[in-house]
Amino acid sequence: MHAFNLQPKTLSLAERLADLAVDALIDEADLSPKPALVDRRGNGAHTDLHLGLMHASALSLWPAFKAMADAAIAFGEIGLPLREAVGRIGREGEQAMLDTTGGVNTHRGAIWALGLLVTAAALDPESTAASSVSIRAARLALLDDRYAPRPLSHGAQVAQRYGARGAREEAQLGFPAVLQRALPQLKCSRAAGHGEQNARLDALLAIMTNLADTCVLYRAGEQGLHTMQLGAQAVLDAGGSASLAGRRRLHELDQQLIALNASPGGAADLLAACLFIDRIESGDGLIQGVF
Ligand SMILES: CC(C)(COP(=O)(O)OP(=O)(O)OC[C@H]1O[C@@H](n2cnc3c(N)ncnc32)[C@H](O[C@H]2O[C@H](COP(=O)(O)OP(=O)(O)OP(=O)(O)O)[C@@H](O)[C@H]2O)[C@@H]1O)[C@@H](O)C(=O)NCCC(=O)NCCS
Ligand SMILES: Nc1ncnc2[nH]cnc12
Repeated sequence: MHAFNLQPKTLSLAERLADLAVDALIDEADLSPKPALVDRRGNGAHTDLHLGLMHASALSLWPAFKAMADAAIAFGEIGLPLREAVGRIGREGEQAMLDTTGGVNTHRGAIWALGLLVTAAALDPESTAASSVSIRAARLALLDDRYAPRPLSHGAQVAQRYGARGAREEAQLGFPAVLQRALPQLKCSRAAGHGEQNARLDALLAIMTNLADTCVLYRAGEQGLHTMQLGAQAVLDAGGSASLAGRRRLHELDQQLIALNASPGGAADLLAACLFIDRIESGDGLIQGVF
């Protein structure tokens, strides 16, 4: 008799996608040093978040991601029935997150972005190019979920105040921050031999150079957003996070954003989306599903 079953377990496509989505969230949380975000060093600009909570939140979302992938397989096509099923599962996922964190919003934007991408990947697991998956996700995001509540969220408030394009529009446009900025930067920094952690930090910075992060806007207004965008560009211009000059700029940016209480939570979610797409695009076991 064995204490553990050491036979390789064959995972379903939906289980594999849920694993990859949760892995992406945990990799994002662990990546350090991220400016003003929760990481292995500390809580950044947050008083109500810490790394253990981010991990627990990520793990609580596994059933929702699996259910979204299962829904995609069951419906088999992009349309209102799938959009509304995924919306319902997303809201249940948000509730599971809030139950786990004691009411703290850790991953609302990530549920949205990764949920759409998991669904899009499950719809056609043989078509995993970043552009194909993001277009399918965008087509889903463009459909109007009749059952979605329309609360005056932080994102909705800053959209009114500053005319900012938030998480919904980012998805409806096919995740330009990921496809046009993060993925190219990730590949470029890897190709330059900067190391995986620095390449991921550079990808996050590339997102921050341009994103209208509604989390930053809500907490620190336009001054916070400009500080984030210009500071991230300065790190990349100085040679990125693998260089000494870039690291100094990154440290300055961290201090400036914390002083402004500006947390780039939306950029962090999009880095997780980038890591997820990077994995499925590289064919990381999506079809065979064995680990
Ligand atoms: C369509 C929704 C995304 C709702 O969007 P909306 O803008 O109305 O709602 P928000 O509640 O503001 O959530 C959007 C979150 O998305 C992240 N984000 C911000 N800017 C961008 C951007 N430009 N592009 C992409 N993503 C972006 C961000 O998430 C992170 O920040 C969270 C913390 O933010 P906040 O709540 O403001 O918290 P704090 O400032 O810390 O609050 P206090 O401490 O001050 O109180 C953190 O969780 C990160 O995840 C935005 O918060 C979508 O959510 C929706 O409609 N959901 C319904 C269910 C559904 O249909 N799901 C579909 C399933 S796929
Ligand atoms: N690492 C992080 N820190 C703070 N907010 C976040 N939202 C998503 N990831 C985050």
